Amino acid sequence: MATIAEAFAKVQENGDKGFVPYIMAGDGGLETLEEKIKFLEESGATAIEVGIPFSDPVADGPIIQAAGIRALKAGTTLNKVFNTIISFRKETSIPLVFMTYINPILSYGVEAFFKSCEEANINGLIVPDMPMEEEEILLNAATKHQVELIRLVTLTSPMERIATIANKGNGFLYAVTVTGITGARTTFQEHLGPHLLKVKEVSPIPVLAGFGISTPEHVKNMTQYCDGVIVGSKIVELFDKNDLEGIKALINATKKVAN
Ligand SMILES: O=P(O)(O)OC[C@@H](O)[C@@H](O)c1c[nH]c2ccccc12
Repeated sequence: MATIAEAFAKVQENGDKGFVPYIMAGDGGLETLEEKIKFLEESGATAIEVGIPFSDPVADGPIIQAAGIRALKAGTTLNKVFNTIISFRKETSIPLVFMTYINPILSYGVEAFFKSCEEANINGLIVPDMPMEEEEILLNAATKHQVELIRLVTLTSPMERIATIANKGNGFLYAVTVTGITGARTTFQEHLGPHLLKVKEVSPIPVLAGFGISTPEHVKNMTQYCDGVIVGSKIVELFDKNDLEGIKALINATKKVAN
């Protein structure tokens, strides 16, 4: 199974950019998780961000929130997500990154959570409501069970803080491209390109842009300034409509040969 660093090294070797799709675990029923992950791996994704449904998802936009509600209604629990992934994980090699709020981790138990992550070969973790100053709660157990903490930086973070966060050096750096919640946008701020280049300058790890990216053109524009993209709402929507070609077109926009 590849680590996040190995997956990005391969992307760079090929002259491509990284593509990290977000999916909501349990949307469409947990029995669809295996085929979604295998499809994304075969289609050339670099890593997959797997969302854990939660009742109070403060940073999620409407599409991801709706997916979370569908997943919860289908009876998805963190424990079932772990068991489902463990059942097929050996047939895949793509890195998996969990995206969850801090509450589900605390109620599962921090040590138990990371132990289960190790059993399921979860490579990384994004906790959007966890400020850098508080992450000590997770850090020891994460390190012990080889789960990399993926950190977010925003457009409004001072560059000094971005540098500090980037130099904690785990997996990749998630550069949020808009102010506000997740979800498709039609335009981005003009200074986004230069901002991403500055973030790249201070970051020893790959910088991925995420939030609002929803077309192959967005992907191509954005990857001029960074090492890859994260696409959430659009992927959730395309899976919901079973538009697999649409998903492939987004991923292909990060490939050198297709451009
Ligand atoms: O949906 P978008 O705009 O493509 O953005 C990615 C995002 O959905 C995904 O990374 C994510 C889902 N929930 C989050 C909460 C916080 C930060 C990031 C996320």
